[in-house]
Amino acid sequence: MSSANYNLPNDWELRWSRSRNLPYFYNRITSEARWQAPEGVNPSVILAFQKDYESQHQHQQDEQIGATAQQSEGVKRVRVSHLLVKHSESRRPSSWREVTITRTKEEALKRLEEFQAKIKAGQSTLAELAATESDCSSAKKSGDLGFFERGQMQPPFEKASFALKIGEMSTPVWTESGVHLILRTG
Ligand SMILES: O=C(N[C@H](Cc1nc2ccccc2[nH]1)C(=O)O)c1cc2ccccc2s1
Repeated sequence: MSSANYNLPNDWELRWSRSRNLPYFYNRITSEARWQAPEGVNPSVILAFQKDYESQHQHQQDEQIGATAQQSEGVKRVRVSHLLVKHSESRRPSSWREVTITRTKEEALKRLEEFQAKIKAGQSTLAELAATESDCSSAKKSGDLGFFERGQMQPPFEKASFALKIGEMSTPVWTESGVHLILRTG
């Protein structure tokens, strides 16, 4: 942003300090920077420069405020894929894989931890394993549940999902349906 039209003495110009969000004077020859106006300069130019700068950058400030607000009010919805292993005490101890699921909770966790180890070792992806091993009907979509907001999924599943960063996988999460591995994808 040129400060040419503030008729400053020869080598001085006005610049904007992003760190302090304030205008300052810069001498092109000596590279000196100072907050206060050089001798003979009317301090009112500072206000004129600040007004011009802010009106030219209002859209940037609006965007910045918008972005900050979005972060501060938190994530509204997330997208995850998951791999579910049911057990005999699951809310619905049946799935597309097995008409009647008889494994115990301990056996379900052991099975899920074997999948977790494969994923962490890079031998398989959660999507690949969910497609063949998950006891949720979302297996048909490689475990993808799509986007959901708070209040739509069982609380432990929601809590774990909203705590994940995109690309991050949970540790085993227990719900009434069984035990899950959750990968946040969006
Ligand atoms: O509740 C479902 N499936 C249940 C098992 C189950 N229980 C869950 C609990 C939390 C998150 C996903 C879950 N899946 C079943 O098949 O017995 C859902 C299947 C699908 C498929 C596509 C998108 C959403 C969903 S939610």
